[in-house]
Amino acid sequence: MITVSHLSKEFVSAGRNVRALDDVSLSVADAEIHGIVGQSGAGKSTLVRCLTLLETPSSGTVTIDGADVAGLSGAELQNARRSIGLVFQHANLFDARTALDNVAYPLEIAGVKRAERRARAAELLELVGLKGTESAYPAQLSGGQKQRVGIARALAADPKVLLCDEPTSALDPNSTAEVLQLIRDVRDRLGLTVLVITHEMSVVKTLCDSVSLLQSGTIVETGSVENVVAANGQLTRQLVPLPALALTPLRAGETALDILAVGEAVDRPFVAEASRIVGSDVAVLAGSIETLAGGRVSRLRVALPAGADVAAVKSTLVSQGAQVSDPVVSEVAA
Ligand SMILES: Nc1ncnc2c1ncn2[C@@H]1O[C@H](COP(=O)(O)OP(=O)(O)OP(=O)(O)O)[C@@H](O)[C@H]1O
Repeated sequence: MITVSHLSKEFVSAGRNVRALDDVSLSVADAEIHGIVGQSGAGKSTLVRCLTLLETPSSGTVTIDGADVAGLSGAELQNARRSIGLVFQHANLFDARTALDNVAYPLEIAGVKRAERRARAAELLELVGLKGTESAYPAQLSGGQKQRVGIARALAADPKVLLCDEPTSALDPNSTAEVLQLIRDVRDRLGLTVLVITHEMSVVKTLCDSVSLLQSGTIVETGSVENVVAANGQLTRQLVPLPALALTPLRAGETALDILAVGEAVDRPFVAEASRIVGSDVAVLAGSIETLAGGRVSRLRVALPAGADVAAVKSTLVSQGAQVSDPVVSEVAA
């Protein structure tokens, strides 16, 4: 449904070329919810602007619902824009319009008759769980309710794709949970394809089917949430973080190992097994267990005592379904 192919975008800034996107390729299937995560400056906004046709790519193509949108102009461009519903960090509602009139606004612009657009807007408010607030003004609504109105408005023109740019960054935890649930419901009911730009891993955990990590304009990890977690890369560490506690420092000669297990492997007694191999107790320094994409994932950091046969521990645990890696230096320092 959304296909980005070899997309690059270069800016010239102060006489210098800045490659904001560098050969980005991405495919999001129908009715899938895909998250794009990345640090500030990674290129997320530039990608959104290319997808919403506000920016012309330097090279590459963006295909939405089978149509290559890059070369469109005039009425075709307007139609393509209408096929993308946009949800932003702040709902940006018109303060002087009621909730109903805010939702009806895109239909007004599209020339839909008053009675018809009001009926459609009322339907959409009901869809987002706001029946009864038709005549409320934004100032009378909570942050979460305003975002729901924003989502209803994004759905007014019957888009095929919903593009959400940091949709919950300005919300409290309860409203965040409600809005994420709503985006899922809307996808389930309307079959929309959803792209979510976020810096919050909790959004990926609760909302996304698949995810890409954007770094310096390049996608460095991508796939279903299940697969990227099992790949034991940067996203795994961000999605299954070790608790933010001061890790017990290693004693002289000890070796730290990270043990990742996904699915049924979570139930295996890796620490007991490691203790058996080294012939003495293995200390757990930190650990966490998460449910992600419907399956369990565990991550343990253990300390093997001085003199332990580290290679034997690693290969045995791997043969029992764990992935074993050396701790990432930046995490150890943290
Ligand atoms: N119009 C522009 N002119 C010059 N450079 C730009 C322009 N827009 C973006 N850039 C540069 O492109 C890179 C990617 O920026 P972008 O805003 O897409 O990142 P981002 O991931 O959205 O960051 P943030 O989360 O802070 O918004 C940055 O180095 C930025 O300085």
